[in-house]
Amino acid sequence: MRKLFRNANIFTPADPGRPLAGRAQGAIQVFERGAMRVRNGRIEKIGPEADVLDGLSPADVAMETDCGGACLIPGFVDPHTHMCFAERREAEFSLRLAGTPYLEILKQGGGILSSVRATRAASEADLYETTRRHVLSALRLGTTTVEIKSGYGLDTETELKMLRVIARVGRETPSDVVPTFLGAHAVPEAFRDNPDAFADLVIEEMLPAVSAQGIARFCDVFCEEGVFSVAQTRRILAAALKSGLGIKLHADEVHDLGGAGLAAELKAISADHLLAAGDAHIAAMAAAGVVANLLPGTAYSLRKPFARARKMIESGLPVALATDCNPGSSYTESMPFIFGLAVMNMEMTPSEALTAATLNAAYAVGMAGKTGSLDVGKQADFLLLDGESPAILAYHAGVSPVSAVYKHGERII
Ligand SMILES: N=CN[C@@H](CCC(=O)O)C(=O)O
Repeated sequence: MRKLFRNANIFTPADPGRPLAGRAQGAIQVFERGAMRVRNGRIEKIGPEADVLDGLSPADVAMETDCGGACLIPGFVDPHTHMCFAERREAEFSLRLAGTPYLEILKQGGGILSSVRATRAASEADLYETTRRHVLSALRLGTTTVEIKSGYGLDTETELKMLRVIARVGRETPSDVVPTFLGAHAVPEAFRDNPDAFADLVIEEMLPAVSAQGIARFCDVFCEEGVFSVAQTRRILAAALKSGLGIKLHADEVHDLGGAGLAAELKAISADHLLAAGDAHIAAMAAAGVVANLLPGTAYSLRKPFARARKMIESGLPVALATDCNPGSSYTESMPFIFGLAVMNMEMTPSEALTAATLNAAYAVGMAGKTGSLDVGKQADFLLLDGESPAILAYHAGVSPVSAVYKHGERII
């Protein structure tokens, strides 16, 4: 039996089978007074209401929803988060506000390393509860698919604990959860003088354990000055590829180290952050088809210049948006907030931001076959917004205009 959603203003990117780049990034389909038919949780037909209703007898429809002229968009895909962590770092936020740089705090054993201490000490049950709370909060804000990284363990036991928690949250919440192994998120204190030996441990012990258990889809590395060099990142990601994982990296977040160039060289699925990425590396990523996964919550929280989204879009690079939800450099699970930052601070149009937060984000985590746009055959993951168009997400600032969230055609919020 079918469900029918009618009397909606529908805005969605159309999926051509690859991430949308350049002008196509802002080419949104609009169906004013549109409708959508859903069968077994998947989209059966979408378009102007008259077309969707054509040939449909009332007996074929189990449930009909009049959307009251609301704006209907795909559910958000959040393609970069660290939502699995044990404790917040509010004192560190105050330190940063008072002027201590993010990487300096890490160098002194705080930042990511303080989350590592807390996450190692946390029970699996407590870690599950905290992670689940973040995922449910994101769902209320319209995120129907979320990527979550490990990376606060930095030892095999805790990395596996985090990945088990992430898998359980995927099973036990309505959200689709994409797990990423980030064993190389920082150099643990015990390896401070020998980061190469830690890279060896990631390659020789952690990666085999993670791939044997089949609990991660991607491997990520924090490629940054004072963290992992381009050479170490290349080694780890090459090993990840051999063990069957997809690859992505934290690239050029603070310094233009060459992470974006490496992403192009290795044809990573995405390169994330890119606040400091140089022009040549942007061009190389565009040529290699890497998604630029931009995280404006980090620029906001670190008080850094935003990533050059306009330059990237004009260079033909597909841009995605993510929250980077983590206890340090971007503590938000709100894609509406990220959408607002992208439009107001990164010169993206609302249509470009919509593609970035849905279809291109789905491509950045290998989920575009299932979700990210309202194409026939995809999961009916969608939102109703209290507004006339997706621009409401930037216009009505500081609140969420998401009034309903549907996953597989079921209303969950
Ligand atoms: N920069 C590295 N990793 C995270 C921050 C993690 C943290 O500070 O806890 C990020 O993507 O921003």
